[in-house]
Amino acid sequence: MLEVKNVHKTFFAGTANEKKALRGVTFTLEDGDFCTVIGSNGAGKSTTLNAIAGAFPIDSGSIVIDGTDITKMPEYKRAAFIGRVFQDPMKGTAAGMMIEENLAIADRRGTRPTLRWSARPERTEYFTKLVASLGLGLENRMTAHVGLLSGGQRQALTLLMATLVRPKLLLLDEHTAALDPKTAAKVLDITERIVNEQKLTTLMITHNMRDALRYGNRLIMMHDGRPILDVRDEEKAKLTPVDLLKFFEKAGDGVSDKMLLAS
Ligand SMILES: Nc1ncnc2c1ncn2[C@@H]1O[C@H](COP(=O)(O)OP(=O)(O)OP(=O)(O)O)[C@@H](O)[C@H]1O
Repeated sequence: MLEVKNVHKTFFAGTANEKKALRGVTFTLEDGDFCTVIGSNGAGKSTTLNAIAGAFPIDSGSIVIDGTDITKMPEYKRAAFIGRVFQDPMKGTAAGMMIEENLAIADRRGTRPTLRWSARPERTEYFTKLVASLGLGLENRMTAHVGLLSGGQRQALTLLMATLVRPKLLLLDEHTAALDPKTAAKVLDITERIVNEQKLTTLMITHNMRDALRYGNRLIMMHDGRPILDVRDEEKAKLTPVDLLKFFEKAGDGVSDKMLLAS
């Protein structure tokens, strides 16, 4: 489904600030794989997701989705079939617009852009049902401006928007990191439900080792610009936080307090 082959990316090449962020990233996701991505600061996790989303041209390597080589495809075209949720709850939604307006815009993903949003009654009804399924009581606030919602509510809504038109690939870049632990757990459970229901192929970056082990059927650990561990199914299910710590130690990586506390 997703084939990332030998991707290299150096920022500020040839200058004093040169940074080799990706040094030959290779991995494959099967249809419906839910893969958590873990690694220390600067390991290249976000850069990998950004490369897949087309945020910048890569130096070499290739990215193929569903048999189509998208390596040179511009970001806006990839956005038609890649859903993304970022760490910052302010990023995925339009604060000055209503919940139902935000959903109506997301409903148009992949179609010709237009300034009008249609309030087709059957869609509005469907959006209300979807929002109710979040279990956050937002179904009674469909005409409220999104800027009034809490961070957790906004992330849950962003998830709905990213998956309203089923994406071929869902990219989650630490989308619960800015939330308090209880809200983060709730948004992760919502994430798992949406991913399982729609059988979405998903890459989810997390700094939380327990979450990396708990969610999904795949786990990739990155170090110094490339994957150093890639496990699936039973092999993943057998892993413990202690095993992950050993891999970090073997790689010579420091483990942040945040990771240790979460293990
Ligand atoms: N746009 C950019 N311009 C310059 N350097 C960048 C850019 N994006 C990332 N880098 C650098 O590339 C390296 C990898 O960064 P990346 O954000 O992918 O790491 P990460 O594994 O996601 O880390 P973290 O857990 O801290 O978010 C870092 O040294 C970072 O400073």
